[in-house]
Amino acid sequence: TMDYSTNDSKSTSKNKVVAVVGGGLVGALNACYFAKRGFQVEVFESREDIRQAKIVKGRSINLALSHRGRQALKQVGMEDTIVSKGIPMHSRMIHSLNGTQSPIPYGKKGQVTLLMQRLDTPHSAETYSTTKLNFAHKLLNWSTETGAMTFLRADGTKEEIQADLIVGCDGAFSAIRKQFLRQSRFNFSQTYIPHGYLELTMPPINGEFAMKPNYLHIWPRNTFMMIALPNLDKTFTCTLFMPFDEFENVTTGDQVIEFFQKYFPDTIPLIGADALKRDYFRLPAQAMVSVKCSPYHLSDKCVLMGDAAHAVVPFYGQGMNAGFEDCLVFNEIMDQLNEDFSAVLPEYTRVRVPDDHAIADLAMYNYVEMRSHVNSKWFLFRKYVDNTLHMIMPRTVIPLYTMVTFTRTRYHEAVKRWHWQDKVRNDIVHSSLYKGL
Ligand SMILES: Cc1cc2nc3c(=O)[nH]c(=O)nc-3n(C[C@H](O)[C@H](O)[C@H](O)COP(=O)(O)OP(=O)(O)OC[C@H]3O[C@@H](n4cnc5c(N)ncnc54)[C@H](O)[C@@H]3O)c2cc1C
Ligand SMILES: NC(=O)C1=CN([C@@H]2O[C@H](COP(=O)(O)OP(=O)(O)OC[C@H]3O[C@@H](n4cnc5c(N)ncnc54)[C@H](OP(=O)(O)O)[C@@H]3O)[C@@H](O)[C@H]2O)C=CC1
Ligand SMILES: Nc1ccccc1C(=O)C[C@H](N)C(=O)O
Repeated sequence: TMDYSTNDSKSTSKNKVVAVVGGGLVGALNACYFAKRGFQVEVFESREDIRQAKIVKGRSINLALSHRGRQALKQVGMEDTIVSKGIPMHSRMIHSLNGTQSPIPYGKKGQVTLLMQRLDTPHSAETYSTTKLNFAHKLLNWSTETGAMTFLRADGTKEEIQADLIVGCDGAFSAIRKQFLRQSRFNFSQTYIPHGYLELTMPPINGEFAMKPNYLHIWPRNTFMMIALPNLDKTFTCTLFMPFDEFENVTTGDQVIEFFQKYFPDTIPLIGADALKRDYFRLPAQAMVSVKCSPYHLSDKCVLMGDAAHAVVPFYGQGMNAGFEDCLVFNEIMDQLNEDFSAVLPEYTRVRVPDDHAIADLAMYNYVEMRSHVNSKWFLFRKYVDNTLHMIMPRTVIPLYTMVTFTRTRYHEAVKRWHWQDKVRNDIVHSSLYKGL
């Protein structure tokens, strides 16, 4: 047994050990935050070090990074390296059935979301000498009484480890979270939506992007949609989101072509009919889950962050951003409460739960906006009115998308304001219509 914990309440961060379980996006960033504060950090990641791995598994390589994520990276000096490699996206590009394309800007000039590649993140934490990365360490179980964690190593042996604080960043199916389920008054819900997703690649044409690169391309077909996001290698990753029932109706190469002919005809020459027939069946459609829980902490011993605390459906492009903001909010509370875990952890739950639950709901809503509302003239008109009001009264009226993507307005406050603004705007529109009659 390796006992890293100090069991000494007076000890400072200098000799306290924080175990970060999960070396994904959020775990790696968290390791940097704790190391920067002077803690000894041990990261445990179930996968092997991808620098040594022969086959690198993983999906959805491109992720939309927006203001919240950038602010969190900035605090530990990681923003610039990532931003310099990102592709800015300033608008949606709507592809209608007849092939016309119409852009819808996300915000004002200069307000962009950056597309970054899913990083081989854990290594960013290695710049701190106080951080140790333990790859091929899969958490099997841990004890809420003693705090002892049991890890399975690649050679099949087990290792038991203790630390002063356990930070669960082990993703949507968190093993750390399993122990929370047995606690009294722990709330938990998990919902699979009836839609799945499938990824396809659109190659470059003569070494150039096949479509305009600085857009998030959408083919909104009301009950389902396809989107395309640009990659650094000039390919696009196209993602088809659709009910599983519909996926089951397409079982042969010819049916794939027929389906694309009917709904996304402009993409067939760009993806290539042969590639389409082949790649469509490469992987089965993947499920999407939304997980909400509360509280995020267990006494002064353990805290959940990132997807482990709140897996959201991907439609707002905020999952990683919310997880990064978790690290930033935790850090702000550590400043306020002098790193006293017994005060910091409950405060983190109090502050963060309403916001993460709000973005989970907004992410569900944005699917309907992307696949259906963007086809509606009434929606486009309302958006136009909101943008105009925002120009006239920039502080009073702020479009929802702007609050979520380009500010750090707390997610739950953004929702509240959105409902209020909706009402005010509808009142204005209706009374002007009335006056006009
Ligand atoms: C299709 C899709 C598109 C998305 N697009 C976006 C986007 O554009 N923008 C955005 O902000 N978000 C996006 N997201 C969400 C984003 O991927 C997640 O929110 C983000 O990966 C969460 O990071 P995390 O570190 O919490 O979890 P993960 O990235 O899942 O990392 C968890 C880590 O823990 C490790 N682990 C798991 N179990 C154990 C164990 N028992 N022991 C030890 N280690 C373990 C895993 O190997 C993994 O490395 C998207 C998600 C999907 C599915
Ligand atoms: N919100 C969502 O709908 C989704 C979110 N994501 C997020 O993106 C992250 C990265 O994606 P990716 O690299 O593709 O991760 P994976 O889907 O490959 O999952 C990572 C690990 O989670 C475990 N796992 C996967 N599916 C399940 C399941 N249904 N039930 C229990 N455990 C499961 C597996 O552990 P084991 O080795 O023990 O089997 C797997 O190794 C995910 O971890 C998640 O946080 C990913 C997909 C959907
Ligand atoms: N990254 C994503 C992955 C999957 C689905 C959507 C996104 C988005 O970013 C959507 C964007 N926020 C939009 O509203 O147009």
